[in-house]
Amino acid sequence: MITRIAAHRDLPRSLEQGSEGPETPIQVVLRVRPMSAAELRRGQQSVLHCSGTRTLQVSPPGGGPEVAFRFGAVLDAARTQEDVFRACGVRRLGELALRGFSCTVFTFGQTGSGKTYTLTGPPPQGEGVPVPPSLAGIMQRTFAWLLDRVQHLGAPVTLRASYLEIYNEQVRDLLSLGSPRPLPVRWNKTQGFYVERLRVVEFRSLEALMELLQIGLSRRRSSAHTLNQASSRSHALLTLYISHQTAQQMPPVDPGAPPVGGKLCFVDLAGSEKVAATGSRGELMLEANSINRSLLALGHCISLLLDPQRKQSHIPFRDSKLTKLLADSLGGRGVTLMVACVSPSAQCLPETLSTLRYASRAQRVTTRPQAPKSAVAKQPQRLETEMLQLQEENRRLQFQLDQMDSKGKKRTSCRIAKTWPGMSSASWPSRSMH
Ligand SMILES: Nc1ncnc2c1ncn2[C@@H]1O[C@H](COP(=O)(O)OP(=O)(O)OP(=O)(O)O)[C@@H](O)[C@H]1O
Repeated sequence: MITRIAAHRDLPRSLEQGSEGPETPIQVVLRVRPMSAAELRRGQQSVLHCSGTRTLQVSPPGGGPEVAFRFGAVLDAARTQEDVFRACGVRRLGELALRGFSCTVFTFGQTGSGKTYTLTGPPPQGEGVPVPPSLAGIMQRTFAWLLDRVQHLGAPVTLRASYLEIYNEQVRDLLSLGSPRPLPVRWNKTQGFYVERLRVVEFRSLEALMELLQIGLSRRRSSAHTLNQASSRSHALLTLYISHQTAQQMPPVDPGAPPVGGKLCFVDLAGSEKVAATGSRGELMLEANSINRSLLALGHCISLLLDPQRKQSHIPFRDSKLTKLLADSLGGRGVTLMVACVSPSAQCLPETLSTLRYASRAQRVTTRPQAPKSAVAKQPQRLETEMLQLQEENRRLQFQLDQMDSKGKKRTSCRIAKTWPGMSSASWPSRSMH
């Protein structure tokens, strides 16, 4: 059985307390992928063992001392995509985004550790060969949940999406109408850093959103190297913007800036790589250097955020496009979840330890979540708090029911499959826990 992380469970109530929210740590979930066929062929040993639901034990080959790391949740190689989605508590983030908060889910780990698989599932195995719904990633599952949730909200909501990649330190619009041109990153007081002239597309159905995802995935740069046949060569950010039509929205301060309102951003970071291990040469090596540099800048910001002497204004977010665009998620007013991905193989141990240390540091970083001052945020607080508490209670009961009642999973699959045509209820992932 796995536990859901306490991910922001008490946030709604605590966020009601003031104009600026309480300090909230970045939540970290760790996912260990299964051994790959190549690793098994080479007879590589697994050096990672999950102990309980929150601790990962690392046993170095040759009998060195064991090291343990503790995270919000630790998911071993047997966990399904649905287990991961549930354990991450992404629905909770979705609820906060619906209330105007800015929420981010980002994956982190070395190349080939399963970041893209976790967010969007595996690539299709061939032209016209659909990926089984049971392998859909966190993003597709969140999309299905969000569209269903909005449909039952009873209040008109406008949903929009943007999708960009940072490739060799240039921002490219993955949804641009023509061929993508580099876009500038700007800053203003209300929105912080944002990408100017980024195409933001309104969508009204799950199918339309899935199409935008497919367009972006097909345009994102990827290449093959020794450790991954389909390695992402860029950081990709898909953002969902949620605005309540009844609320009096603040117009964007700068023309060309993204809409104001709730946000849910999914960030698939490119993986750190040792070029000696991946065999990258030429263009691949330039890409790898750019990826490593931006991840280093991110790690530097995380380390400085942990220094209590350091004032927020001194964090060098301006050092890379990635840190600019993640500034609010890491040190600002956002609510953030990091999914750290690792390989169990002994050969990857140095990179795995580096990911584990990076993730351990990240979970000590805190933000101060705050919804923008819109009419939504000014609605009568008591009623809204009560409604959220009831919804949370409802979800908790539903979760318990799912575990107790084996029929529950069939019922739920049917409901979700209806919102995602092309997915039969039989093929929709099981919701049972292991
Ligand atoms: N949990 C998993 N179960 C089964 N296969 C997985 C899992 N995680 C990853 N894989 C497989 O491992 C390979 C590498 O995964 P993926 O491309 O997601 O890695 P990545 O961390 O995004 O790499 P990169 O940083 O190079 O883009 C893929 O073939 C993927 O299908």
